[in-house]
Amino acid sequence: MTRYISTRGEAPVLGFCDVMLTGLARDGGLYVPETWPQLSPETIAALFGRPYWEVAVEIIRPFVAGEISDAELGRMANEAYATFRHPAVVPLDQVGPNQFLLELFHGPTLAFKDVAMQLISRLMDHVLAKRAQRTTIVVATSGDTGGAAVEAFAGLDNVDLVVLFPYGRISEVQRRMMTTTGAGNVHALAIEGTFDDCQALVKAMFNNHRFRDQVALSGVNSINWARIVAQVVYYFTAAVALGSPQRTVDFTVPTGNFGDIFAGYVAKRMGLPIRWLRIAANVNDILARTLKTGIYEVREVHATTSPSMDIQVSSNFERLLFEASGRDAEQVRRLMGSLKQSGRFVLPDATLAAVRRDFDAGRADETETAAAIRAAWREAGDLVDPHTAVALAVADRDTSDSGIPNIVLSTAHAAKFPDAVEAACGVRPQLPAWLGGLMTKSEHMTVMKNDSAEVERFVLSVSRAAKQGVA
Ligand SMILES: Cc1ncc(COP(=O)(O)O)c(C=O)c1O
Ligand SMILES: N[C@@H](CCOP(=O)(O)O)C(=O)O
Repeated sequence: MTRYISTRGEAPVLGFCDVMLTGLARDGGLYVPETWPQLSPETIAALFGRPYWEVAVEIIRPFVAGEISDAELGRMANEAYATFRHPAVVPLDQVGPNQFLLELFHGPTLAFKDVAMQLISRLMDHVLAKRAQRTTIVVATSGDTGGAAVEAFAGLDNVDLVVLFPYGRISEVQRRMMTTTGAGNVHALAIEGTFDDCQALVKAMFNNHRFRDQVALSGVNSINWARIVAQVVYYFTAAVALGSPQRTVDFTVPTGNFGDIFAGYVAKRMGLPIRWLRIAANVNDILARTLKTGIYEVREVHATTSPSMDIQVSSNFERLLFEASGRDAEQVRRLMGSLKQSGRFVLPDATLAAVRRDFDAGRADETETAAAIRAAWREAGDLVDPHTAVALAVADRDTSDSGIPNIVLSTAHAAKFPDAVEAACGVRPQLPAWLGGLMTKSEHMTVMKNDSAEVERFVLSVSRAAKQGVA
């Protein structure tokens, strides 16, 4: 069985299923596998041309070994990726001599979050049914995670889902994906605050051990290891399609909570030849500043046309700090303590140097983002969403060895952000016909203050796990 340890070194060591149901470790840290599985070049080469769900089994197998059989994993992966509207699941498009767009938005909510969420809802349902357990999932979203979670978990018997989103700071399509489901086990909370406030509320619930046990709390943000592992798969399919393991590639990733790009780092640790993992940020550029200066410093969040990246506290950066420090949990605890106390920390030189060996970073402001949307439309007839546009703007500045293909992750469909796309290029992207009813369905949500006690009371009131005293 693969064992998982916390980045803060003070939580129980767990297996995959417990890690998935636990979400955040009990010491406030994030789980990572005790060792990184390695794939040989032959194994990587043999992924070429195989259906996406089969590749998912190959990549995820070592992380769930001893707990979920190949047959069970295969059935769930097959079902999960059958919900995608493209036969390749995540097609790769060439958009320049050496530039490729990896389209991750063909799932049910038109965002890359579906890739992981469709699989982990099945994995969780499977494990909960086997254990005769219920859980209460609380998720913080800056727009896309919430919709994907609602779509994936709506109607599941053993799960109650509470979604916290920043009131007035997401697009209408994103909001409606969370508020129109009608499922009795889904509850949308519009919090008067930012995404960082929502994420802090979720973490506070996890760190309140009495409460977390009472509601059998779980989370499906990328603090949950299961989210990361499911996202590792498309780094392999994309790179192998371009000739890996014989060929080295770069990835440019629109980044907020650092989950997606950390999945790329995991792929690299497993043996995929990646040169740069390039962080692309909007004006909320805490990570780009950190790579430049070595100082991680929280500033005020600015609302942008790429709202899903309007984030300052980038949760998964903690997983990278753990790795880059040589798995020094004491150092991670110190840095996270400093962040909590003063809103900043300074990376030790060796840790910063290790981060810089794998990662590069850039930012695009609103003007540059709009220009990238316009350029994609004029030059290639592609409508790209603002998050993808941030990454294209950053990627286009790259002047390094052009012999290495650069794969830009296209993380959302343009129609999720029609106002921003239309303002930039004059064309209004349309939702696919199968989502046609979304804009006229009635909405259900509760607006709530950024108040931990009030949110906990709400979660308790809807948690069937708490009512049944399962925990
Ligand atoms: C469309 C889109 N792009 C990029 C991101 C950033 O991804 P991550 O938070 O994994 O860094 C998000 C939010 O997660 C998103 O919804
Ligand atoms: N951008 C995200 C923020 C939460 O990220 P997650 O990957 O940790 O769930 C969103 O769209 O909600």
